[in-house]
Amino acid sequence: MILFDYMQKYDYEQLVLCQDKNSGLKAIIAIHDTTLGPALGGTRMWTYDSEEEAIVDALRLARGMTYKNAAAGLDLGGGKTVIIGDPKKDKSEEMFRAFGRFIQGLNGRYITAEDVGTTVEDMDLIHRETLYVTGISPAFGSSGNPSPVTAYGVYRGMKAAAKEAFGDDSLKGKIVAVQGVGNVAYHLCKHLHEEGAKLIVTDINQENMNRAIHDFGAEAVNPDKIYEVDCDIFAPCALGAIINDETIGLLKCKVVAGAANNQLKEERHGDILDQKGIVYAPDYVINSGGVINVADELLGYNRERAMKKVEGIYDKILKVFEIAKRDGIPSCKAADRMAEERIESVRRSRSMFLHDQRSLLNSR
Ligand SMILES: NC(=O)c1ccc[n+]([C@@H]2O[C@H](COP(=O)([O-])OP(=O)(O)OC[C@H]3O[C@@H](n4cnc5c(N)ncnc54)[C@H](O)[C@@H]3O)[C@@H](O)[C@H]2O)c1
Ligand SMILES: CC(C)C[C@H](N)C(=O)O
Repeated sequence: MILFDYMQKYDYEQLVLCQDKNSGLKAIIAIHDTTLGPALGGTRMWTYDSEEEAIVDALRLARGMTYKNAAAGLDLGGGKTVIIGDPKKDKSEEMFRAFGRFIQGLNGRYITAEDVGTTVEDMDLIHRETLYVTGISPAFGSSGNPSPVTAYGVYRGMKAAAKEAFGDDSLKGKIVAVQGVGNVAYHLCKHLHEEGAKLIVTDINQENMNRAIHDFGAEAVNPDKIYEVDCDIFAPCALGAIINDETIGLLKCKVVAGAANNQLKEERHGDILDQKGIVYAPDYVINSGGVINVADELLGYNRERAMKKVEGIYDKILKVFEIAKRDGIPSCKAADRMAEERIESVRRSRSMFLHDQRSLLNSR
């Protein structure tokens, strides 16, 4: 892989490799775009097959955060970290503290939070070394685990997508097929169950699946069968790239709306969903509740204010559909347009001269 070519292609600002022999830390911080503000994005801990795979993941996820934060209306750019390692075996206090010091060294250009494989406890360790971390414990007056809030945002966005597909946003009696019932989807299922939706779930983790069956009377299917079940709404809440050439022809749903990042394997799969008449709620818009919540910490966390913004995901999703209709494009492209237009307009408005510390006027 030719790194600078790839970075130029998608206009990345910075890629940082962090190594600490003492703790075994191997982290990659990718900063995509800071036009709107400091890059905020979570830290993923995962056992990658190769260093290249880890770097590509960090870069891809960082760019996704630029779009997510822009679409969410936050004054934040996009970045992400991946730590190479097994979250079940390789974590230690010294590893997260070393990582915290690397973040501090970036002097606020990057702010972290939770992602797959990291927890509130890990963020608290990072916090011992840097202020540039969010999603830390409520004991510090912070927002804690973002997953329940992400779930609420997905629920709101799913209702908006239902309105678009069925003319009514009620989920009562709707059959929702949920792929992966982990941290986010458990709470999503709770909202859906309370509204009277019928749940079909799958997970490779039997314990998580049993919890959904027991708590919400969900029906269970094998992981490879979830795409083809008869349902109104398919909610991908596990992995990325699950809308692909193999799965897209199997879908019987009218709506795809779920928490997973990077659901479309390639952009063209968004076009195909559109051609098939399936309403797609773009992943980074519908799952932005977590980042909206942690970002509120930067203002001095206020749960009520954060939840109000998360509720607004309903209108954001409707706005995406409106742009899609206005411009005759699929919803995934409409979401990109909405995010890109915001970044560009802020870039333009910031071109006005402001006297800062490095201004020539300082020598007067
Ligand atoms: N946690 C958040 O606040 C947040 C915010 C935005 C986006 N997301 C995204 O949402 C998704 C879920 O996040 P989470 O925090 O709930 O993660 P999680 O690890 O708690 O849950 C994922 C679940 O999916 C299951 N799973 C994995 N592979 C599967 C497969 N092949 N088939 C069926 N199930 C499978 C896992 O066993 C697990 O139960 C991820 O893609 C994440 O990036 C999460
Ligand atoms: C900042 C985090 C809460 C972000 C979350 N992991 C996401 O992908 O949106």
